[in-house]
Amino acid sequence: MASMPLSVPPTPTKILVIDDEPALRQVLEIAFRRQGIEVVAAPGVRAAMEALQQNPQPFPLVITDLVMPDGSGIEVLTAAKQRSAATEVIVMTAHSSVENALDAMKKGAYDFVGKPFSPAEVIALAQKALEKSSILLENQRLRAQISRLEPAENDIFASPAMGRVAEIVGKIAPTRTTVLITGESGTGKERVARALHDRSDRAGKPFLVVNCGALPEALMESELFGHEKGAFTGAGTRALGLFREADGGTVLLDEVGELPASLQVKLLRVLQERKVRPVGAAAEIPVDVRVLAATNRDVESDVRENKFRQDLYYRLNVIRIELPPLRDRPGDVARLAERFVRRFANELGKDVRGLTTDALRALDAYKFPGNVRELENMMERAVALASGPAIGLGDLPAQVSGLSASPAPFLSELPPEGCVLEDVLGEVERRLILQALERSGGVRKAAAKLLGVTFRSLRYRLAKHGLDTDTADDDDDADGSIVPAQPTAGGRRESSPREARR
Ligand SMILES: Nc1ncnc2c1ncn2[C@@H]1O[C@H](COP(=O)(O)OP(=O)(O)OP(=O)(O)O)[C@@H](O)[C@H]1O
Repeated sequence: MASMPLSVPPTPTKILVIDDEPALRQVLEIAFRRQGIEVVAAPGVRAAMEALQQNPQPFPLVITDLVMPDGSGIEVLTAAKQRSAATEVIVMTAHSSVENALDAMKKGAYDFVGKPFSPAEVIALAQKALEKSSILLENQRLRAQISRLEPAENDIFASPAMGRVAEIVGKIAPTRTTVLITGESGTGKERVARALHDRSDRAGKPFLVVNCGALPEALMESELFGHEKGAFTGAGTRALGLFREADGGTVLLDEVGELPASLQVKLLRVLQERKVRPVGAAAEIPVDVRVLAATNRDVESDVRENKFRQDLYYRLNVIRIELPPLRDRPGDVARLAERFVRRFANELGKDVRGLTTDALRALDAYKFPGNVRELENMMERAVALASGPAIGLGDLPAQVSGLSASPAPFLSELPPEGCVLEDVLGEVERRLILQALERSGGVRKAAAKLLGVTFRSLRYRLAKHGLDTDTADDDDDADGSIVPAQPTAGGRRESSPREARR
């Protein structure tokens, strides 16, 4: 693994001062610089709006005149608060416009100062506003930390293999380091990216995901970097693009291996310079975005075959998180399955509380080519189908349970196209028999009793559904040691799902 820069150098406090009088701007600039506070000075509303948009971090404090030739300080106040609720705004006003100042207070200004004022007065007020802003920021950070304790987050890292992933996530989440997350489809790459974002001080900011292979090259460029009005046919309005929309937050470039070559160069520039150039724009615009990338491709071989730029690969691969496939995460399948069952039971309003041992064993033996996503979908279906308090073998798909595929769907309502009644009833019978066998621990006499049929009748029905055991097993009925057979779709018996699949 590459070395990881774990700390970000502290940046000096930077505030925005807006006034159309150059002398006043200069006085404040000098006074604040003496306090170690950097000032971005703007002569009017338009310049202020640009500064608010383009500064990589939101300003903790904005000091603005109220009445300016090109607009009102209230517009600046609204835009600043929209960018970050932690930005405090002080308005400067002539005595004649105190009413306006009170209006600004109602709209969220921290305080106002009447002109003329002494720089010391403004600085004293600014210090208090900056303190409040830093408390608000700290609150945002704490809220992000609390959200990390939510169970949905914790369960990502249940198995030992994922414990190692958790350790890396914990270490690098608070940094700005670029991370490449690799793993088969459905292993949880996006979830890990989300955890990195949620555990950083960017948590209150956007987390945006783009699938790099989803759009044609020209559209993808504008999707990522934005465009100016009229930059190309159809560009009726200006678009910020993903990087600027996520300003202050995190961008996940999903399927980064699919990014067209021309855009790979542009992405490299974003990573190196932290600037984007929208399509049709003359100048580059600074952005403050943490870049995470994910792929299920073998990027190293793409680099060797010159399909992926080596320099970009190095930039993205500063830290690498490799997610193991679900089949290599012992313990996770059961834990995740139980968790999904509880979740879907809740969502679907069903009284299903867990899985039978047989069902868990079958899940454990299955290879899950679609990883966690496949397990999640499987559990949703199983909960929807389940008629008892636990998910049994019969509720799992045939490829997992080893039981023959259903000849007919389970129906509770007649579909518009009609149905074959015999088949539907047969399916209901098959499921009830499997459940009875499960509940009776495989003892057929007890299962027959549960179903209100004779042993002979049950044996006939087992044979009909291809669920019969060897005749030799019949002798064992009395001591209850028979395990339901696991026939294949063709009715052949297999020893057990685990053996059959390993
Ligand atoms: N540890 C986990 N706990 C709960 N749900 C999970 C976990 N890991 C993944 N999932 C769920 O599995 C599904 C797939 O996860 P995700 O989209 O993160 O995978 P991915 O690797 O990004 O997939 P792809 O490569 O196809 O984009 C999601 O619905 C996600 O919520």
